[in-house]
Amino acid sequence: MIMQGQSMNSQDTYVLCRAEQRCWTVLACSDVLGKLQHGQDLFAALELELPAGVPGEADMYTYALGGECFDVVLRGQHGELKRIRFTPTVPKGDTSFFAQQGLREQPTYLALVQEASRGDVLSGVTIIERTGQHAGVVFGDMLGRGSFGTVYEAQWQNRHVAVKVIPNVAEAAEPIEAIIGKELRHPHVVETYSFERNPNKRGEAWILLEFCAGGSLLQAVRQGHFKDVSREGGFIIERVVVTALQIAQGMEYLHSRDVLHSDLNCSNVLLTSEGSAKISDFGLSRAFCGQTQATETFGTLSHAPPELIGKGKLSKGADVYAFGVILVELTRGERAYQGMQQYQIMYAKLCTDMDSYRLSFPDGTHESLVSLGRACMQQDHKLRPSFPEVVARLQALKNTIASS
Ligand SMILES: Nc1ncnc2c1ncn2[C@@H]1O[C@H](COP(=O)(O)OP(=O)(O)OP(=O)(O)O)[C@@H](O)[C@H]1O
Repeated sequence: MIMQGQSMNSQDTYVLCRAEQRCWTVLACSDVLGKLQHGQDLFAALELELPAGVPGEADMYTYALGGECFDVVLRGQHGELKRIRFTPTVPKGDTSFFAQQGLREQPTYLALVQEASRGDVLSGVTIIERTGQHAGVVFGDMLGRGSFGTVYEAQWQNRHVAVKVIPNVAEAAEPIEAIIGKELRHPHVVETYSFERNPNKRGEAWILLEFCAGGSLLQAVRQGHFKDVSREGGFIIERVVVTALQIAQGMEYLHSRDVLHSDLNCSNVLLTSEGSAKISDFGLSRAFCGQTQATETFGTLSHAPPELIGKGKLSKGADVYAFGVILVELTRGERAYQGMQQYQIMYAKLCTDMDSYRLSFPDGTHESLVSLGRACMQQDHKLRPSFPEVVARLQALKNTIASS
């Protein structure tokens, strides 16, 4: 157990660290590389900053091995013990990595680690926060990885938040900050609380978001949330219309604030614990393309309209098209163009005379929903409805269903 006043060199030093979704137990610490035993599955370099008065030397090193390097804060029964720069990706048995990383000296302390079960508490040292001191963010479990980074559950200012950790934000920072600066708030849009740069890791940025406990709409679709199990190929129209209306209302708001989503699809719609839909990741893919103009290089192919694929043209109509694809996915209970190759999807979108390739609704779908979906997915973007029109049509359909 690490306690204040105890040397870090002892062989019975135990610390539980949590890195992403894994737990790591430090089995032993050693002050020289030669003492390492390489029988363990994993080991990591630790650099320890010893508390004042503790015998031994401690220097502060800054290095990243394998790209992933972060600080952890150890807390014992008597409060914070120390901060550790933790590097979980040292190659097994390879002691040349320090030189390869351009380090002038070897770290003072090394530790053997092996995976432990989540929640293990060893010798009264519970712990761990991942780089958690900056901006008062206390990191929890990893929720998943997306195209732009890794998302963690976290606590921030007494709020339950999600933190999107972007390893290399580069030029995307400016457009992201511009969107955040608009202070967008709507019941069907995920609120962005803050944008922070990690002072301990160059280029890394964190986007602090409202936490949505219900997972993504894609997960709900795959889990059959909209399916009517009593009918082959059937779906629950009330659920589809309610969710579609919420998405359309969120999009109406974003467009009214001149924010294009550019990558609207079911994985970018999140659900609250009550199942209410919230739009997420708006403007992000565009920010990462470093574009103020339209470009064909972002978005999700299945949800991209023909003019974006063909001419790289982006507009509010492109988001409306993506919404039409979502309507198909909600009613069919699966991803659009499931099982098709990218070139087949492009062909289906660009060939106006190939009706058999078109996305279609299940037989028996309410005519108003079919006509709305088709209108949204018109080839000519100028003929597509705007989101205020989509909202009005869905509201009317909702009322019709409720009264029938
Ligand atoms: N605000 C949030 N609240 C709760 N979970 C979230 C939040 N934002 C993202 N997640 C979850 O974190 C994971 C990664 O999300 P992320 O947005 O980075 O990628 P994605 O949308 O799944 O994929 P892509 O970035 O390719 O569109 C997903 O499982 C997502 O549901």
